Amino acid sequence: MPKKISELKESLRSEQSIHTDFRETMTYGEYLSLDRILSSQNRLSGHHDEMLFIVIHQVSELWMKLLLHELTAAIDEINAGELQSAFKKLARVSKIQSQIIGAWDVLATMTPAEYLEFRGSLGRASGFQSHQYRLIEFALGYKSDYILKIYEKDPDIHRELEQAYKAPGIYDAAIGALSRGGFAINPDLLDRDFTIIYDGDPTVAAAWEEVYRDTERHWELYQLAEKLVDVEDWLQQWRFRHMKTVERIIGFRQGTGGSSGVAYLRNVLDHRFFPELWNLRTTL
Ligand code: HEM
Ligand SMILES: N[C@@H](CC(=O)c1ccccc1NC=O)C(=O)O
Repeated sequence: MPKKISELKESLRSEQSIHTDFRETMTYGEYLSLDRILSSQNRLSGHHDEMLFIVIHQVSELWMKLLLHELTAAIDEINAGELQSAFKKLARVSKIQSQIIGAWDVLATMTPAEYLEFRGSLGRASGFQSHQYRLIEFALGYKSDYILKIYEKDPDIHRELEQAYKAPGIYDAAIGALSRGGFAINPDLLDRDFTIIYDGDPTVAAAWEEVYRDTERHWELYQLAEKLVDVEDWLQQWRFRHMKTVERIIGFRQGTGGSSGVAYLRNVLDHRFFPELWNLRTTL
């Protein structure tokens, strides 16, 4: 039976008062769930430096969580034509990227001997399995199909990754913005299979060149392009620092995830997210 308005109002009032009471007594630690965060550094080896190793990964994953929050919102805003709000979010993304990169300086204080003392405890676990890192790559348009297989046994993560795998990335959104801005963009690009890695199109190259030649006329698209270059530049710097730190700590050993190690990481550096924005540096 439907409730009377007076009953509904009463239950709402008591609910609100529960919330008000909670807010009055809530502590710093409760608000931030510090009990859970600060009891999650479970060293398997008990080695002193394993604490460093765990904390560096955890802070990196937390930054990645915020980065994804900002990046996915920026993609929605580009699609909605709200470029100024997207710029603010993308500027924050780059600041976050510089923080994640700063973590390498702390990790590099660990010597090869120290790492090798507890590396065995890590088993076959590897950063290769970081699903948030893959969500970032997907949002930036780098879709590698073998990634989804890793998560076949974890339906929630698999679903989230599959959605991001099929969705247009930030460069697709930018190509849409070029088209809405009056540039003659190949229509096949606007409604394509977004699981296929974008590898360049002459109509997009011509549009960006025009944007960079007459920046005053295309000021917003020019700013969008430079924000994208910032994000790619920082991501490549992260990849580079990762590769060099790995070489510094484990040399050319194979990775725990089964890859060749440094050679694999060096190879990934060759991939470009926004090819035309880099090519025009030469052709302009
Ligand atoms: C001592 C420190 C580290 C070493 C020796 C190391 C080593 C490696 C190696 C060898 C790989 C290749 C995959 C494999 O075979 O395992 C890899 C991949 C990866 N690592 Fe690390 N790593 C370290 C720290 C980190 C940190 C701090 C992060 C931050 C979250 C991280 C994130 C990743 C990611 C995302 C990949 C996948 C890269 C890709 O496929 O492009 N790693 N790591
Ligand atoms: N792939 C690394 C192991 C490793 O770095 C790792 C292991 C468990 C959890 C996160 C890790 N970090 C990045 O790959 C290695 O081969 O030593």
